[in-house]
Amino acid sequence: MGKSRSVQRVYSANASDYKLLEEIGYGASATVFRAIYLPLNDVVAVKCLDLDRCNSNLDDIRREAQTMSLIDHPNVVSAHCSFVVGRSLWVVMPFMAEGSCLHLMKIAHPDGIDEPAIASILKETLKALVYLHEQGHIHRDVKAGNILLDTNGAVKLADFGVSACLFDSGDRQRSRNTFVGTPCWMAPEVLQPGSGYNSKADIWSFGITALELAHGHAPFSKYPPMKVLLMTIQNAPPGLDYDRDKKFSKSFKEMVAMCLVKDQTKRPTAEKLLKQAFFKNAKPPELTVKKLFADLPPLWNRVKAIQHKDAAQLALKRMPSSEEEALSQSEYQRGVSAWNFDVEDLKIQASLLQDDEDDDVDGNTRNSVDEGLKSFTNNQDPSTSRSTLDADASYGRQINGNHLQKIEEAGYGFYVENNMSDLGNLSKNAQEISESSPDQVPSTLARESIQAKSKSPSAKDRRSQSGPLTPSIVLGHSASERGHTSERTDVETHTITEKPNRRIPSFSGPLMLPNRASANSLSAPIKSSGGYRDSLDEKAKANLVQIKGRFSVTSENVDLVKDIPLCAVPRRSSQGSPLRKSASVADWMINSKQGLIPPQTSKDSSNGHLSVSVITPHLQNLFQQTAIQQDFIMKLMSCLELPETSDVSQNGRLPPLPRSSESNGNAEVATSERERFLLSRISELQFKMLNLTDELNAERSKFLHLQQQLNSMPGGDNGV
Ligand SMILES: Nc1ncnc2c1ncn2[C@@H]1O[C@H](COP(=O)(O)OP(=O)(O)OP(=O)(O)O)[C@@H](O)[C@H]1O
Repeated sequence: MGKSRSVQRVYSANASDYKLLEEIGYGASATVFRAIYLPLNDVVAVKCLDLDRCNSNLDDIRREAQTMSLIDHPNVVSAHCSFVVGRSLWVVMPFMAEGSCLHLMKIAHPDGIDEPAIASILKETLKALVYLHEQGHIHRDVKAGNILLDTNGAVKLADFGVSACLFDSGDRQRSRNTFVGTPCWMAPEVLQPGSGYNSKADIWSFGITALELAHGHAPFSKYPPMKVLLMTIQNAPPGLDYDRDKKFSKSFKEMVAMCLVKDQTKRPTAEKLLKQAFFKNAKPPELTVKKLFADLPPLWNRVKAIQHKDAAQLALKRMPSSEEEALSQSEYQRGVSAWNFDVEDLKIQASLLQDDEDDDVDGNTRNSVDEGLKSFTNNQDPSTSRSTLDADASYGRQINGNHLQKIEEAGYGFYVENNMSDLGNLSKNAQEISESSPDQVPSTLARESIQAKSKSPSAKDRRSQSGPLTPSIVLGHSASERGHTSERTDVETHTITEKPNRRIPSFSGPLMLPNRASANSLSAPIKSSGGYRDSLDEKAKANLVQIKGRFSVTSENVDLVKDIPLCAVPRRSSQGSPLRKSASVADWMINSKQGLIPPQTSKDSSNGHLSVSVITPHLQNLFQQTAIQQDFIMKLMSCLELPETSDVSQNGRLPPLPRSSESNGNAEVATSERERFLLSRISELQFKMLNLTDELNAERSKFLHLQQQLNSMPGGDNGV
């Protein structure tokens, strides 16, 4: 394979015939150099593939190289020749002086290139695909990085055959769960193990490449490979947006939409696609493409500049996760296409990913990604339980991220404030619950606990505060207090502002503190820890001395009691409780019986005199008591509804109940006799009560009379 089939030129397989010059590109397994073929003084490109980094044996490589040498199309970069040098394979190719479309965009068109140039480039590329598919080949790596441009405006599809030959054929790839190709451009059927793919996979990649040229980057390019994989499988296909991509024609949008259909059978063939209006109207590339690289430095200098930029970006990101991301991005920028995916690994990793980026460039929202991830991981086998576990166990962590809205919408968005240590423990418990029950959604308690943790007032934890009710709403925190919250707070506030009619959260549950509608509503939340803080009247809380059910007593109440003359205070509880109780007759009766009298009364009585001013209220109360008793007796009487006659002939004995053996007639007689006896007893009692009432009235009269005498006595207030 030392000689190419080139019509006019023959290239040797001798490495010493080639002088390698500048590096003009690099990929996953190869570095490409501008070179001089010394015998002909011809500028060529030499791609040096590291066989140790390749996934195939030398026989496969040779076979594919032979196939590649048969490729002959103006839009396909063919190989002049290829040969092995040590542990490398050198592939000699025509030099494409303007490099790849990817490099061009990175250097001069970061936001994409204009539609006429796109149309020209894509049309030439599509011609290459038509040819390759006709030949029975699948390119498998269509992307901007593999579309090369020459100074005259020529467009060629590169990287066919060489990289493909270095990997197993499709069936063998799938059997090993290993894929070839950059995930951003890979068709869903290629990414899904078990589903076959064909040349239509190139059509999908072609559609992605169209978006890449239009925007300057491929859809999902900012995501790590594993996430791209899942997004490609689960999300709606990306496309040109009719609003956002106003500058592009309808025919362009339609062409992209035709390519990016998930069902490969519904995608057009390359040949059919080429007949679309978008390509019919495309101009020759020399008219549209050349201006793209006018005034740009030589290719090797551009490549060097890109390399420096990539290195600087990597250096800037020092955190491990950032490094991974930067590496991923860098790999993308370099146009690396040889990803080796372990699908099971990817599923697990993807399930751990947090979606903290904004909506992607294709209008696929984060939520849809979440849904995709969720359904994907939930449908999986052995890794499923672990993924689910992580998802559940990270429920609390989700609060820190953008799953907040989900939590809020799930009705768990509430805001309580409580003792930090308590909440910390509860949160820990919640985590334990979550981890101990990987297959279950965390219990309400766990969720609530986690939610509660988010209310921890520490600066660190405030990041995780969330929910439709912020302190400003529930607890009336000041704006300055809200300022303690970090970045999440702004989002929350914004959310709240946006959704003023958000569903009212449930306040049930063990950690639900009531909003402070009433100072009397403090029963449940009071904790010995005293962690209760809010913006309510602090004085009222400071005065809080006792909680009785729904009632609270504060020292202010006590003060009020003190203000009342002690003579008006009935008594204090034996426990010294300041609970107020209305004056009762019973109190006075007890006091009277026990001889308990107010202190000053006792003091006065020690002199052997009873002041009129002291005894008068006492007597008045006795009068009231008597009146109440009278009322009571009268009510009893009215309830009795006494019969006209009463039979007391039984001398107080209750007539015997009839025996069961007696006839019914006798039993009825006996029952009526018993009733009559009872009625007579009632009458008796009634009579006695009347007598007692009379006696009471007589007593009352005596008291009144005595009172009058006391009042009429000269110097009556000196005592009786
Ligand atoms: N004939 C060529 N003329 C000019 N530049 C070239 C040529 N061939 C390749 N390049 C440049 O080198 C880069 C890497 O080449 P290539 O894509 O073939 O390597 P690779 O290892 O197969 O990478 P990947 O597999 O990621 O595509 C290309 O993106 C392109 O910029």
